[in-house]
Parts: sequence; C-alpha cells; structure tokens
Amino acid sequence: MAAAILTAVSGAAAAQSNVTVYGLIDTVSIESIAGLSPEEVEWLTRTAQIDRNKLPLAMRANMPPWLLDKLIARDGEAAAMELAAALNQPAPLDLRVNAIKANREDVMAALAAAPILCEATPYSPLGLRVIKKPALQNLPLFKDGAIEVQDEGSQLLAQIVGVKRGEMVVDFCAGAGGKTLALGAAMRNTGRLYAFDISEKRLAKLKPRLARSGLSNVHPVMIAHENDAKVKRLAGKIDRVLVDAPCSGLGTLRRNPDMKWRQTVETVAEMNVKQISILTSAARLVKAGGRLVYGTCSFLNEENEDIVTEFLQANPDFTLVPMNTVLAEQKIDLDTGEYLKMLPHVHHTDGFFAAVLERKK
Ligand SMILES: C[S@@+](CC[C@H](N)C(=O)[O-])C[C@H]1O[C@@H](n2cnc3c(N)ncnc32)[C@H](O)[C@@H]1O
Repeated sequence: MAAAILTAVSGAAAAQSNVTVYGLIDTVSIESIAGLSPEEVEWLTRTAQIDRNKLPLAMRANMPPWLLDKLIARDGEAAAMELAAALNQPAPLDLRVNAIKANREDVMAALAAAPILCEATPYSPLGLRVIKKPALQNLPLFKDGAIEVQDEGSQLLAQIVGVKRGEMVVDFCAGAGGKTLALGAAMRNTGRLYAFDISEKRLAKLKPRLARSGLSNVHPVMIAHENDAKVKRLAGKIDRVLVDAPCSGLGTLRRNPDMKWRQTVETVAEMNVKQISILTSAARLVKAGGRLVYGTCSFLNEENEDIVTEFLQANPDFTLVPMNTVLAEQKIDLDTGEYLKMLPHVHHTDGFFAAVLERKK
C-alpha cells in the first residue's frame, strides 16, 4: 500500500491522485497503514496538516470532479459539500430485529447484558443502532437469527414494500438477501416470497442467512436475465414486487469509499439502461391493484426519479403512490416528498431512493 501511495502522488501528481491520498488519510489514520518507511510517514503527516480550505473543492469533498459538479448543479455548493462530508464519515452499525424471533425491546435488553449498548433507530420500527462496533458473529442472538446487520435505510426500503401475510411477493434483485429476509419476516413467514437474482454466488450467500432466520416462505430462484421464462410464468400473479436495482452504489460510500473512483458518467449511463429494462420486465409480474417498488442505494437523479418517470410514461397502467401515503400506512413518521429519499447527512443512513408504483385495478 505504501508504495502505491507514493507512486500515486510523485508520478504525474495528478489532482485525482492527491484526492485519493487525502481521502485515505481522512478515512484511516496514518498509524494504521502498515509498511510505511519513515520518509513516507513524514510525507503523509505533512500532507495531513495541509489546510483543506485552501484545496480545490473536489479535493475537499474527496469526490471525483464529475460527481461533485453534478451534485453542485443540482443542490448548490453548500448542500453538495454537506453530503460529501457525510459520505466521508464511517457508517454506524445498524441491526434489524427479526420479528418472527424476537422483539426490539428484548433484543436491546439482551445486548445490554452482553454488554453492547445500542439505541432504537428513529425511523425503522425494527432497527437498533449499536453505539460501538463489537463483533456480533458469535452472539447467540445473531447465531439464532434474532438479529441481522442492516442499515436503517435498507430496512425502510423493505418496510415500504408493505407486504402482508399470505401474499405472493417477488424480490427481483435479491442478491444475498438483505431485504428478502426483512420481507419474509414482515410476511410473518406465510405466503410465498420468490428471491430472484442472476448471481448464483450472491444467492448462495442468502442460504445460511435464511437458515438462521427461521423463514420457510422464501424460494430463491436463479434467473439468467430479467426476461427469463421463469419471470414470465408468474406474470400478473404477484401482489408486491421489489426491484432493488443494480446501481452505482454511491449511497453506500461511507462503507465503500473506493466505489466513487470506479464510477464514471459512462458507467452510470450503462446502469440506467439495465435499470429501466429490469423495472419494465419486473412490472409484468404485478397483478391489478398490486404494487411495484423501485429502489436504489444511489442519490443520482439519473438512477432514481428519471428511471421512474421514464417507466411511468411507457406504462400508463401504473401510477405513483406518494411516499407520504406509503409511510403513513406503515406508521413511520417521516416526510421525504413523493419518493423515499434517505441521505446520510439528513437521516444518518446510507443513501437510498425508492418509489412505489401501483398497477391500476
Ligand atoms: C443492489 S443489489 C441487491 C441487494 C439486495 N437486494 C440486498 O438487499 O442485499 C442488486 C442485485 O441485482 C442483481 N442483478 C443484476 N442484474 C439483474 C437482473 N437482470 N435481474 C435480476 N437481478 C439482477 C445483482 O446480482 C445484485 O445482487
């Protein structure tokens, strides 16, 4: 790592490389970087003392210029810098209580005895925010599936799908099942929940989590692509469909700070093509009066509102259910306008977006 740092800054000394180094110093302490020579420690220490206010904005924000420019054009400089600052802070550790195994108060008391201090999350009725970050893997609560690690924003996205007992539900992009587990528990282990994904590896990671959770209503299904014949077979039969779409992941930069350096305007545009294609195919599953929920862990309009607008223009049999209505149905005291928009500097969650679309009866 040390060699890579010096190559990055002493080569062409490109602004981008310097941004990376400042970001690294902000995220991890110099002492925690192994294998540095005394000269490298000295150089990094001097770099860390530079007055950030004299640096160009993108360096201060620790963001690629294309991304910062986009945010400034949309939100103004102050708001963009506030979001950037929040994304440069480490994320808290949030847990979701598995309602078919435990309730939040009992879990809180059991954790306190461990002793692990936590507080109830403000929006998700099943969430706990752990004060420090202890290892949880060996706790009986974790092994028995009473708790799962899940950001509060992700919990909310599952909650606003509004699943009920006995329903037919599809989690179209289930991955390793973060939201699948929340949906299955909200269905009280009844009905049928299909967990689709194109990644065998991710679906395999869902299996041990499912075993711990005690859920028997989840059916993982590997699909080749969004237009797979397995999707067509369920057309018009599903009460609730969640599309937790593949996206830039920029909303999770607190956990994956390197992600922003791998995204470009072009990768986002490629993702948009996939997003509208998946949403359009998943929509076929929804029965009359049923709901389709489109979500991302991104804060970019291109991946969020713009996809929903394009979808609604092409699919007039769907209408947007205002998020205020959805959140009120779930008894969640939160107002984020027409859509769910969770942001780290406002809600202390990862960045999440969701829209609820209903098929006309
Ligand atoms: C944002 S991740 C899902 C995260 C997951 N829902 C969770 O809560 O942990 C997006 C997922 O979409 C899957 N995916 C990508 N293309 C897909 C497609 N055409 N059809 C279904 N799933 C797809 C990816 O494999 C990835 O697991």
